[in-house]
Formats: sequence, C-alpha cells, structure tokens
Amino acid sequence: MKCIGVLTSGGDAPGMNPAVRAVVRTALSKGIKVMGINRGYSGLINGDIEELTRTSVSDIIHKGGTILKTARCQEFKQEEVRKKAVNILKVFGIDGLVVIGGDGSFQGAKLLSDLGVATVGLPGTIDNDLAYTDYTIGFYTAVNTVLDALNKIRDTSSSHERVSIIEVMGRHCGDIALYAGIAGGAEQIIVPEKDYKLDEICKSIIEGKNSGKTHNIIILAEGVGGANELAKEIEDITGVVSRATILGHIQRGGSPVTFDRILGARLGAHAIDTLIEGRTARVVGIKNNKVFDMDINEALQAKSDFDEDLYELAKILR
Ligand SMILES: Nc1ncnc2c1ncn2[C@@H]1O[C@H](COP(=O)(O)OP(=O)(O)OP(=O)(O)O)[C@@H](O)[C@H]1O
Ligand SMILES: O=P(O)(O)OC[C@H]1O[C@](O)(CO)[C@@H](O)[C@@H]1O
Repeated sequence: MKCIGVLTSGGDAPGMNPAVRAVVRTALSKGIKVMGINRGYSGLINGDIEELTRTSVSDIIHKGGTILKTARCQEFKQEEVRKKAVNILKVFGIDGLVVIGGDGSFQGAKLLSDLGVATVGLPGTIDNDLAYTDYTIGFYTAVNTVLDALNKIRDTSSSHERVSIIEVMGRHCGDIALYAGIAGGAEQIIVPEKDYKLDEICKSIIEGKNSGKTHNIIILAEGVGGANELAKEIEDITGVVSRATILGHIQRGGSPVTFDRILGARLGAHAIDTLIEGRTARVVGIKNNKVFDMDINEALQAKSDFDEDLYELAKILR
C-alpha cells in the first residue's frame, strides 16, 4: 500500500479532526502517502483531493468540525456514480480508503469495497448508533454539551417551577438522551427504543409538584417526536407550565473531550494498520476498551445494543 485516501462523511462529529490527524501521521510514519478527500463522497466524485502532510494536520487536535469538510451525497447511492469514484481513486493513485462517518457512510464504503476498493470505516457520529462498537467518535462530547445545557435549564426550571423538555439528537438511537439524562438527573428519559406513557409521566409530574419538587426535566430523543407538542400536551393535562428547548446542531460542535480525542487517535491508527496488513472491507471499533477491526457487512448488521440496565437505573435514581 503506497497511498491512502481519507474522507469524512455524513454529519460532522467532534473528534473527527483528531482521527484524521492520527490517520495521516500513522500512515506517514509507515512511509505511506496520504491524500485528503474534501467534502465526503461528493468531493471524491468531483476529484476534490489534495495531499496531506504532517503539518496539514497540526493544530487541529482541539478543534470541532472536520478540516476535510463533510457532505451528504445522495448520488453516491447510484452504482455508476460509485464507479466514477473508483476511477478517480485510480487517477490519484489511491489504493486504500479510510471513511470516517456513520452508518450511511459505511454503506457507501461497503459498496465501494464491492467494486474492489480497499476500505476501512471509522465510526464518527455523535449518535452512537453503530451497534458493533461501544462508542463512536463525537458521542461523549455531544453528551457533555447536552449536560451543560441541561444544568442551565435546570436552574430556570427550578426558579419558575416548570416542566422543561429538552430535545436532543439521535434519530433512531436514544444514547445521547440516556447518558445525558443519567448524568444530569433528568426525571424522565424518552427514547425511540422504549415506549412511554404520557399519563404516567403526567402523574409523576403532579406527584412531584405535590411533594415539593420545584423542577422537572424531561429529556427527549428527536426520533420520538416534537418537544413543543409534548410540552403543550403535558401543560394541558397537568396544568404545570411546560417549556421545550431543542438543542439542535449545538450538539455537533465544540472542542472534542478527552475521550473522543483518544478514541479518534486509537481508531485512526488502527485503521491504517488494518489496511497495511491487507484487511479490507473492514470497520474499526472499540469494545471493553480494546480496539479491533471487523467485517463491514457484519458491523452493519449488528443489532441495536440499547443499554437496558442503564435505562432502568435512571428510573431508580430520578
Ligand atoms: N445506501 C447507500 N449507498 C451508497 N451511499 C450511501 C448510502 N447511504 C448513505 N450513503 C452515503 O453516505 C453519506 C452519508 O450518509 P448519511 O447522511 O446517512 O450520514 P451518516 O454517515 O449515517 O452520518 P450521521 O450518523 O452523522 O448522520 C450519504 O450522503 C451518501 O453519500
Ligand atoms: O442537519 P443534518 O446535518 O441533516 O443532520 C441532522 C442529523 O444528523 C445527526 O446529528 C447525526 O450527526 C442526527 O442526530 C440528526 O438527525
């Protein structure tokens, strides 16, 4: 392997930069040239590609976003477009590709590997929705951002004696809601993996109020439904003033926390080792603090690993 390409795709995630840095510096340390592909698959099909050196990735370890930019590229779902991408890789002399992104990006990587490209996927998404790995790069930073907001909202919820509903990201995965809810002591955690009963939530709000509770925090994963609608329903039923806060893209930004920087470093380095050792159509991940690589098809088929124990613990502790 003489030259490796790296791209970031899908939603950006804090920690993508440390991962890119690790990919570049590990490859260079082994005598492999690195090409940075800008704007995900969109940049790949347009030949938006430039060589990366050690200094290209200096002073980025602490930065949110991705220096390579990212994009969503619907055309990549067409086989003729992917064939064009294969030709571009050949033109640039790239014989291995590291794709940093979420499950959609991995689908693209898998289909590229079916066309003979040596690919390795690196999990970069705040959602933590890739079941084959314990954590994805960006998840812990997003949880910290939510926690910071939750702490502040708790103050005003308490002063006004209101119900505060905080909507967080995670289309099909409740991990951001679950982790931030536990860490922030939310009264209710509503996630796509579990049904919830509005009547029971309202009953506990009224009981809490009667027993002198001044605040009431409900954390809601976006995949379940709208926070504003829920606030109105709760206010109508309980008579307690309810307000919604939708955190949105604030969760995708900011300096990566220690965990995401170290995860990016370890997974980035392992992705290069995987390619050098001739394993392709792989993804890298972490389980029980051990970095590993596995077949991309198996990884994409891994069943959701929602943490039921943590969810039950949240109910006891609230
Ligand atoms: N089925 C598919 N076939 C080929 N390419 C795909 C497929 N699904 C997604 N992609 C490519 O991957 C890109 C990123 O996918 P997507 O928008 O689903 O984000 P993601 O990687 O899942 O990240 P996030 O979890 O942050 O949203 C798409 O814009 C498209 O270019
Ligand atoms: O606004 P965008 O970039 O389309 O992405 C929003 C989506 O991306 C994610 O943040 C993942 O990065 C999802 O939780 C969210 O639904």
